[in-house]
Amino acid sequence: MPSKIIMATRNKGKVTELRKLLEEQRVDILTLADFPELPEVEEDGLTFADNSVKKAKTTAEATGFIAIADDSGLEVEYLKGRPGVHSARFAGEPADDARNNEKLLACLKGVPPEQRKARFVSVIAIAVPGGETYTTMGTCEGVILDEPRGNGGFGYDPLFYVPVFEKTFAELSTEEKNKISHRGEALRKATVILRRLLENSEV
Ligand SMILES: O=c1[nH]c(=O)c2ncn([C@@H]3O[C@H](COP(=O)(O)OP(=O)(O)OP(=O)(O)O)[C@@H](O)[C@H]3O)c2[nH]1
Ligand SMILES: [Mg+2]
Repeated sequence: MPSKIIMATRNKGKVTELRKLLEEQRVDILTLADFPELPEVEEDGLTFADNSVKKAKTTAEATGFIAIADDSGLEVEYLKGRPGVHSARFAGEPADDARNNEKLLACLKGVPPEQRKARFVSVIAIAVPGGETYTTMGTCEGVILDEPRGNGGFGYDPLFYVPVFEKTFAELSTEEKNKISHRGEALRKATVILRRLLENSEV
């Protein structure tokens, strides 16, 4: 049984969620924080899948480990799917959650609740060094509030309200968020593939 895989991300919020989801797999998990010398991958794809595959493949080839990447974002109906693949840098460079949330609220100022529907999307890519790349997807439906609620999570979590739970993502624990989130859904599907790869790999 191989011992190590790498998460191709620099986002600490994602690392916390992904580690929790992979807790039961008997595998050591490295992240890009363990490889500070690796350059940033430019996320210039038009889709979540393009970017996710690029991050996973680049990291697998650079490190020699099976790599898992997540590319994700928020699609707001009223904004015709924006910020979408540009969610991390919605308010410009450098990426900043607080400024992104302020911009989102400004874009939706005065828009009534029934027109504030949104969904999170996550595409997970698993890349085998010198081999195949696999992708899975997850989504989660919600509504954008007109002010933040809760202190957990990251990104737009305090504004993303899930009606069935009557809570924002930022009011849920990591376990609760993982049960219903876009990333949880995508990674549960990816885990089936990962287990098979790990059983057949020497890495
Ligand atoms: O409130 C949120 N709860 C979530 O669960 C969530 N998932 C994604 N996002 C947003 O979408 C961007 C992804 O962009 P992204 O996939 O390029 O990730 P990133 O640049 O942060 O890290 P990396 O994995 O690329 O290193 C993030 O920065 C966030 O703004 C989320 N916001
Ligand atoms: Mg990114």
